[in-house]
Amino acid sequence: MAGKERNVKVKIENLHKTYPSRNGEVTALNGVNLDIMENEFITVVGPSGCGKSTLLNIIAGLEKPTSGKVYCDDQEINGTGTERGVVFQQYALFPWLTVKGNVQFGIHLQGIKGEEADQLAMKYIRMVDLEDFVDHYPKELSGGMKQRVAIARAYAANPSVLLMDEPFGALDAQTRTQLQEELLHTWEKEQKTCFFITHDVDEAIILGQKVVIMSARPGRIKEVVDIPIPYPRNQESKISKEFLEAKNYIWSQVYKEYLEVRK
Ligand SMILES: Nc1ncnc2c1ncn2[C@@H]1O[C@H](COP(=O)(O)OP(=O)(O)OP(=O)(O)O)[C@@H](O)[C@H]1O
Repeated sequence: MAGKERNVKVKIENLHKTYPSRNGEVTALNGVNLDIMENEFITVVGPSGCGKSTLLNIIAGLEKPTSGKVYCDDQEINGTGTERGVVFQQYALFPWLTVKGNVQFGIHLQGIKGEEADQLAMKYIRMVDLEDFVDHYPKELSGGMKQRVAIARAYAANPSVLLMDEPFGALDAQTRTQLQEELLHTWEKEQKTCFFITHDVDEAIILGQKVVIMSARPGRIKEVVDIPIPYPRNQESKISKEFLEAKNYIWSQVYKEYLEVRK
């Protein structure tokens, strides 16, 4: 929890990423350095196209950097790995598996089978409040429920780092608020290192111990802002003095970057 001494979990060193494009090269990341501490919840905001997803995909091992390195537990990242779980905006569930089957998938990958796998799956299904839907298929669920399954599946695979790319971006405001609370409670209970991308400054502040503000393309880290809102946090934390101060400050910084994009 906040204040406890921690080790660096993910180290990002001088990361550059360029993509080929029709008009030459696009520089998506231009010298990104960041230490993500063990069990820390980091949220990332910045204007569209500033390289947030590129950064997450490189940490996930789904993309390779053009130069620079990323380490997880001092090991250089060269590809995907079970210690890093990813949740995307689109739920990416297996349509042929039930809720329980989807959640068990990551448990089976760890070599856990039978009754133990069953009990673990139920623990994570309860965590996201879906115990009445264990035998339902994804097509029978709402968007919010599907995203709950995706989160339960990611947790059940027991990664030590959870990478989330706008996981609530496609949800209505009420479901989004509910899932923020669930994610907060889950993280408070079962801490993991979380790296969470969002366009929503309020969401970044309520979830994050630190908010990383990225600058307009080519992406760099403009500033890392500590969020001193005490735990346990809930929606009422959004009217606290700490929240409102952070919101004014972060929003003004992000807005400057939006203006850069529009120049
Ligand atoms: N596979 C690719 N090929 C070419 N260009 C790419 C590729 N992926 C990303 N880019 C470019 O790299 C830049 C950063 O993209 P990225 O998706 O990382 O930004 P983002 O901050 O996540 O954007 P958004 O907030 O809109 O999702 C953009 O200019 C994008 O067009």
